[in-house]
Amino acid sequence: MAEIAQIIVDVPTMQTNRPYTYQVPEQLEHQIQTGMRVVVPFGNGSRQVQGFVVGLDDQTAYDGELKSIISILDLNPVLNQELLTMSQWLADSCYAFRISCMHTMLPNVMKTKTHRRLKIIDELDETDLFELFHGQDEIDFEPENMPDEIVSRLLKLKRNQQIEVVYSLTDQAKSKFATGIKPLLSFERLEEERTSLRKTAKAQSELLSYLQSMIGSEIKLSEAREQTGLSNAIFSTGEKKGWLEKIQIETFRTPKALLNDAKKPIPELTADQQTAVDAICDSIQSTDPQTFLLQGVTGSGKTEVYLRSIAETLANNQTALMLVPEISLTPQMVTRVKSRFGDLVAVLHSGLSNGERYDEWRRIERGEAKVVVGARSAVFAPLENIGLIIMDEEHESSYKQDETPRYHARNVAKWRSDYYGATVVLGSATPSLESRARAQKGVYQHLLLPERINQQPLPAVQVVDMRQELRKHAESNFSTELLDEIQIRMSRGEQSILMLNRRGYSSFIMCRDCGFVLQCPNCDISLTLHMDTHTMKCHYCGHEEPIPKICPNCQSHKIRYYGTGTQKVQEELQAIIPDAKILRMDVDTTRRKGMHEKLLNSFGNQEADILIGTQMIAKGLDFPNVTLVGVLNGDTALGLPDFRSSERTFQLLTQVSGRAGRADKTGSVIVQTFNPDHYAIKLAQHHDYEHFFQMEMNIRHRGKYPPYFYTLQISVSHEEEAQAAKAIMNIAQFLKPNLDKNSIVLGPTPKSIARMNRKYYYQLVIKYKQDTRLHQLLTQMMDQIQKQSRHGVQISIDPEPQNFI
Ligand SMILES: Nc1ncnc2c1ncn2[C@@H]1O[C@H](COP(=O)(O)OP(=O)(O)OP(=O)(O)O)[C@@H](O)[C@H]1O
Ligand SMILES: [Zn+2]
Ligand SMILES: [Zn+2]
Repeated sequence: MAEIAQIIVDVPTMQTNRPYTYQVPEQLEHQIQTGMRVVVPFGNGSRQVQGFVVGLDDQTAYDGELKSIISILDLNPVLNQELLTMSQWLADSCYAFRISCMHTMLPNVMKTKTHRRLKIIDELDETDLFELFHGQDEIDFEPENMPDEIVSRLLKLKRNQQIEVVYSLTDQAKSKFATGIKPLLSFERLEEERTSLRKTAKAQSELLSYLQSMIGSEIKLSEAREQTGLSNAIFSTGEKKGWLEKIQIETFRTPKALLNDAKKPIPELTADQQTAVDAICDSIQSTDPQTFLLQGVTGSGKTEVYLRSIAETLANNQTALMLVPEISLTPQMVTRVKSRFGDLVAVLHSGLSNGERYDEWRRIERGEAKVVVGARSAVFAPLENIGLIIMDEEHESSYKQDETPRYHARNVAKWRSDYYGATVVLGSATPSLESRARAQKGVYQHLLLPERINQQPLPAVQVVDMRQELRKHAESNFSTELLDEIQIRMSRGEQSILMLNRRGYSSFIMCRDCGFVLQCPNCDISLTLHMDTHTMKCHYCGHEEPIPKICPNCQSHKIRYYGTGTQKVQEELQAIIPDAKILRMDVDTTRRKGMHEKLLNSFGNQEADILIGTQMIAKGLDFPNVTLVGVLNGDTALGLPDFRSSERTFQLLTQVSGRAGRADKTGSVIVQTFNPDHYAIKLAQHHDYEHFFQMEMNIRHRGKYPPYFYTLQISVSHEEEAQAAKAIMNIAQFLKPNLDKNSIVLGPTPKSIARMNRKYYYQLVIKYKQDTRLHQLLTQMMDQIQKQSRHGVQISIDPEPQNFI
């Protein structure tokens, strides 16, 4: 009986979220497994696409002609059953294509791309050859990025059969191989070989004993040589004589250890820590695992609670997944996990090269790594038998992917915990309102670490009103209070951390005569000055141009930098305190691989008095000698049109304040702001999370925002503004009569950055409590709009968006 396969094809439309049926070629019958990737024909003509096998069956129920799989791409499944099952849920709940979900689960290097090229098959005239093909005989075919005029010329050439579209599938996967050896004969046969050797053939005799010692295993040739002291030539002789075989063995590139692995002794738990660990361990052992919210102030020892829980999980013969916001930003955390669990730990983060990431992924897949530490996408690590999932700094918005599939790692973690019956620990000093509210309702078990390990109070926070400061003296990024405090630390040999909530040298430039601001030609936002490259850059589309010397509008020479950046702040501070040793940490100084760790190491070794940085220094750092934290601009985020701006500000200020006074010395914090009376700033000043939680809950309740309501954002884009506007109006008209009576539609409105990448963006936001038909409606709608997508309207749905701008 012929075998058939169910395949999710790499054709992004909603219809293809259902599998297509293909014939398994006769020679491959019963050799293909679910989770393998294949190449299949699709549609009419010669189009070939990649796909994932999600089911196999005998053909009984199908009659009629089926197309056949063209080739397989993998020799073993790349996705296991759990991940295959999850991809369906993920696609559904994120309004995403199932195929994109599957790709998201794989390391970059394995993502096989359907790469389309245009190839000349008959002579072109000079103009077409140079204008369209740049004088080459093949070019990339990306009609979505080509102007209509070009596409139309290409179409004509196609009609004349002068060019053709070729689909080439390039699999970039590469694991590193090394030559290895493996004995070919049995122990006795090797012994026979030895007795027949000439007396003088000592080296060969040694090789034979060595082979005898390693029967049943394989080893890298380089290692074998090291162990035996025998030369390459001897091993080659062994190969010629049929004693051994040379093979390729996969080697793993171990990512460089982060920071120096100072092995700290395992501390005795405090009473609060013990209570938390006991509760979590009970859950790990139990048949009814819980989700915990571990709310512990900064420096309360949450990490130690995680480590003990992981140890319990391993002892229970299960695996553990630990998510951190962005691992390259918290190398200290990785070091602590690695030094506790050694080689059992795999690390997945964006700082790794594709090859390193792939190696770590393979170690997990093979079951060699049982603890995975990683950022957002590590939530898809191919661990099996998961007993514990930890999410540190659970409130961080980087856990939500803001491109498709728009998943939140917390939801994926919960799905996996349901699948495996795993315990979940969400940890934070400033939990998201959503999680804290669930703890309130008893959905999560609430664990508290209200005190710092060192028995020290949380640092005193002084708020400085910058409006007053500016009246007192000329424009400066530093208040008198902050400068005084910095100098006091320097005289005591203590360290300071200064945070500027921004990046780049200065945010934009403006003409002081006519007010002209240099803007991106593609997007409606100002360009950012980058001193490292001496260019103006657009942070949205990447557009780059030289820094203007005169105003393009009025030709005035008074075109100046506005706003401020870390580099400028560093220069200003250096001028005020010439003997200060200052380190700077921002995107520019950490772009090179390993620089992040280097800077932190250097600061940790007290080679500098002051560390200036962007948000990336707010989290996780644990330096005992830091007794002062200064926030240069406490309020820049408050002005953003987003209901979470107060929550974000409170969280950031609390996190960064937590870097001060973590050991035996008392710490203090100075927050500079133009909004000293804002409740988020005042309550952060008093470390009063509970009060903030209540106030903010009231505001959310009044405004019908999460966690009282769910939110969902629908965005459309088109090159023509009128088309985008029309599309969003149609969507609003279609939805409004069909929604639950308690659901609310905000908009439609143009996005606050209405034009990006030459496209216009419109959005609407739905707030709903319970809307049983909504999901179905939206899925239907996506499906329909995609069918008509030749009009060029792009639509996306973002469940629980983290950004409304
Ligand atoms: N029981 C303990 N006894 C002694 N020291 C401890 C104990 N638990 C943790 N520590 C130490 O206290 C310091 C702070 O702990 P940790 O970094 O885990 O806090 P945290 O709650 O994760 O902080 P943050 O949220 O600010 O990152 C660390 O240096 C850690 O090694
Ligand atoms: Zn741009
Ligand atoms: Zn001007």
